[in-house]
Amino acid sequence: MEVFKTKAALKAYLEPLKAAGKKIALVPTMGALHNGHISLIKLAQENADVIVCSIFVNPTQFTDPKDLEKYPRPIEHDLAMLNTAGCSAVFMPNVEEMYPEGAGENWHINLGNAEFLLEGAFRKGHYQGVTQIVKKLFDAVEPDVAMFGQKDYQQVLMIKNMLEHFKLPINIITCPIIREDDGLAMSSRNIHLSKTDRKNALVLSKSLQYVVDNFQSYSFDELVKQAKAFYNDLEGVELDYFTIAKGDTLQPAETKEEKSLVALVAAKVGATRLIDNMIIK
Ligand SMILES: Nc1ncnc2c1ncn2[C@@H]1O[C@H](COP(=O)(O)OP(=O)(O)OP(=O)(O)O)[C@@H](O)[C@H]1O
Ligand SMILES: CC(C)(CO)[C@@H](O)C(=O)[O-]
Ligand code: BAL
Repeated sequence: MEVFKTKAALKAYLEPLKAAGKKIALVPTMGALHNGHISLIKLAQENADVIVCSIFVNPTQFTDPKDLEKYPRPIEHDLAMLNTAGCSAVFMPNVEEMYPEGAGENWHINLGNAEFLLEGAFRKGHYQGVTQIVKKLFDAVEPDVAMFGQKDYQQVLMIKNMLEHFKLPINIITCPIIREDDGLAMSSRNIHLSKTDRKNALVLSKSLQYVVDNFQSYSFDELVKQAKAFYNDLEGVELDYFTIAKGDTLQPAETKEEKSLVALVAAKVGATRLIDNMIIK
């Protein structure tokens, strides 16, 4: 497995592979890898010949400086996991490499109304930062396909809108959420959960599953009310939102006949903010 820290070195590695007609996949991550990330690498291998995984903790998408500061960075462990998974190359630039003009560099694009909902409402400017770095990664790799996890459901929509904005010819593949045996969605931030937090964190997947299982039995308002009640007696758990939304716009769901519906949740469990979602249809 090759490891590159500069765009120039990565480009020199990719050029002959592209010239030989190899299909390139990009798997963007912020590191602290788990089996969710590895599932993206595996799906990438089914869709391309050369797999580039980027590891970069992007400062411009963090709205809480403490969250950025304590983001886990176990780089040796990450490289070992990627090597075992058969990843072709890792791109792990530093901040100066990605933001030569500094992280305050100008960036603003129209991502549509969904930018300001849910995660965008709780982490203002988050999706400008995400699309800013993903565009830079796309420019550095110029992949044929790029893999993203459904766990960050809204992120996938925003990236597709960014692609449309720049008319980039990249195929976005959304990968299913990989969960622990008890249902908790794998996440790099799970490492911060105390033993009690870890137990309490199950409320996210349990409340989502409840909505999926009982979708036909109650109105949306009633379902959301019942799902929110799961959080009532849990000390140390604070719900940011629980919603049933239209899958394409993230506007609140109106009718059960909608072609795509998704339940999404975000909650602070102890000091750790977690997100999760389940597609209803
Ligand atoms: N459990 C999972 N299953 C599938 N894909 C996942 C999972 N967790 C993360 N991903 C995807 O991996 C990519 C990189 O995510 P990232 O490095 O932010 O990891 P993360 O676990 O989501 O971390 P955190 O949620 O703590 O920021 C994203 O496209 C994300 O959606
Ligand atoms: C896509 C991403 C790597 C951009 O920093 C990040 O938001 C993530 O890990 O989901
Ligand atoms: N996986 C989403 C990256 C973030 O939380 O900033």
